Amino acid sequence: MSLHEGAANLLEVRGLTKIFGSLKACDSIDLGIAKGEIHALLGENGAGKSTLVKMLFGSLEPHSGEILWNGQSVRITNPGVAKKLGIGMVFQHFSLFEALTAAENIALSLDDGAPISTIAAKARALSYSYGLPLDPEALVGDLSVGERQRIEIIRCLLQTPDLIILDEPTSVLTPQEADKLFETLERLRSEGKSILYISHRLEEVKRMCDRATVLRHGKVVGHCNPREETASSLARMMVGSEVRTVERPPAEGMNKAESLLEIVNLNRRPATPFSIPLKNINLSVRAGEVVGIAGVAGNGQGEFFEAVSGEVLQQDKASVRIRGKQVGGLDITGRRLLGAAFVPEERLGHGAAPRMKLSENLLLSRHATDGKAFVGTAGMIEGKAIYSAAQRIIEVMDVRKSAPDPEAASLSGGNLQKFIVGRELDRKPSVMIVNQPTWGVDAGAAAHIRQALIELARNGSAVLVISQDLDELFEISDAIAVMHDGELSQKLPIAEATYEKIGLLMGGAEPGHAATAHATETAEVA
Ligand SMILES: Nc1ncnc2c1ncn2[C@@H]1O[C@H](COP(=O)(O)OP(=O)(O)OP(=O)(O)O)[C@@H](O)[C@H]1O
Repeated sequence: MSLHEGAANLLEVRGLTKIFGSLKACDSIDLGIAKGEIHALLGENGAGKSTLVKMLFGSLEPHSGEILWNGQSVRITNPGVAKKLGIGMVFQHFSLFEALTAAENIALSLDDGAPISTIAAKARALSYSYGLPLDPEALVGDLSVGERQRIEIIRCLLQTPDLIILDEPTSVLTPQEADKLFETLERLRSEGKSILYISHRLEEVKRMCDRATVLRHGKVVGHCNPREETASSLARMMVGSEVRTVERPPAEGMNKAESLLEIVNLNRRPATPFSIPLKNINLSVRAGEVVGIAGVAGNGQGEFFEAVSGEVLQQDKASVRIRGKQVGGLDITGRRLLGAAFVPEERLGHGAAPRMKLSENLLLSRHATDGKAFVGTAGMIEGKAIYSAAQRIIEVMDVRKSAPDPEAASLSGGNLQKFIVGRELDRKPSVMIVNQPTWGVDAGAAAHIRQALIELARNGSAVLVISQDLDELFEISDAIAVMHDGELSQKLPIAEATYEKIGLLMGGAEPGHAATAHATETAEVA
């Protein structure tokens, strides 16, 4: 018997059910969370994890079932009730106002009338004491997703909850930030707090969690002690079958292939006091090649994506070249028309319009480039053609959903990401630039997306992947460059890259130092 099996449950759930249309997103779920445990909630994309925790936080009302808090039956009709009971939540999709500062956002949810300066001071002190430093005066709109998540975590901790629900907290954090978060969670556990932890990163579940409950298609399919499992046995439990491994076939003759994406002396002044200037960036991505960009969040990756995608134009037209054409002055549509495709970091609002159907989202992003495929002879939009293109993407990417053509916002996070990546892959772009391709995506679906990116490259496209997930970059890249403080290192062929070397560059080491570290490491191995 594990330590927590006999302990009193802080929260207990009996037969909890939620139905959307004809879909039972949660189907008679039983779950117990003991005091002072970190309990993992596992399941593939669309398994029902977010739906379950939204019912626990009062953002969704169950159709049936019961929730017990400290042994008492409770009705959690809204988040205010949850907070009063002592349930705090860190959401997967951010719920912060971009035009407000971190402190103002926190003040809004605390709702205790304290002056903003007091709240800012408290937030700063708490963030430093838990090793997740934040600047309360910073405008949220200027922060990276990793930094925004830190605000969400601190906002939750300021409410001193007994149960903290974290929905994929590390998917946007760097390894170092994630380590800090783990220390924070261990400290909270030692203070007697309970944590319900949703993550697709099975290694961290093994490292952190005392127990796990596994959901599949809305039902509980198993409980386990993650420490006694392997990452692949956990993945098998979630998916119900073996998870495929990603294969990166050798890129034949790539060194002689044409450079389809070139960045030449790219500079960008900071648009706001909080954004990072880009300093003389040079990079080329050849046909057939996958290049990864590693880096700690907030080192200019967002500014770089904006400049390369055309969300922000460059005065120096020659600083971005797609298939040999100088495109610095072209907007995103102009660059798409040359065969480029872009997947931004934020999927809701930026990658997809939340309240539009998947087929409408497809039309929105592709009308300029593929308009002819969707417009009939009389100039009318061909609903059927758009619908069937959306269905093709849904099928290829195995997007799980509750209706044939649902609104983007109703998809689970990972399923929406699969749709957005699939929508761009479907155009067979000659240049593909993706920022965080598998953020919040389960192990099986992440392997699917990564394999698709490699295949796109091997079929002759240039693929550039910006990611905070080093394992991902090592799995798919032919070369990795590191972004630090707005500067990009030279790209290292994957055969020469090591975690240590990349880690040092991410921390700001001079390339010479990283090379020395590599030489020392090689010597030690020899
Ligand atoms: N508001 C909604 N309307 C209709 N269907 C919904 C709604 N919210 C969720 N669903 C559906 O319920 C199912 C479960 O979704 P949920 O977000 O709970 O999955 P998840 O396990 O959290 O997935 P992920 O790991 O991708 O976040 C999915 O098929 C989803 O499309």
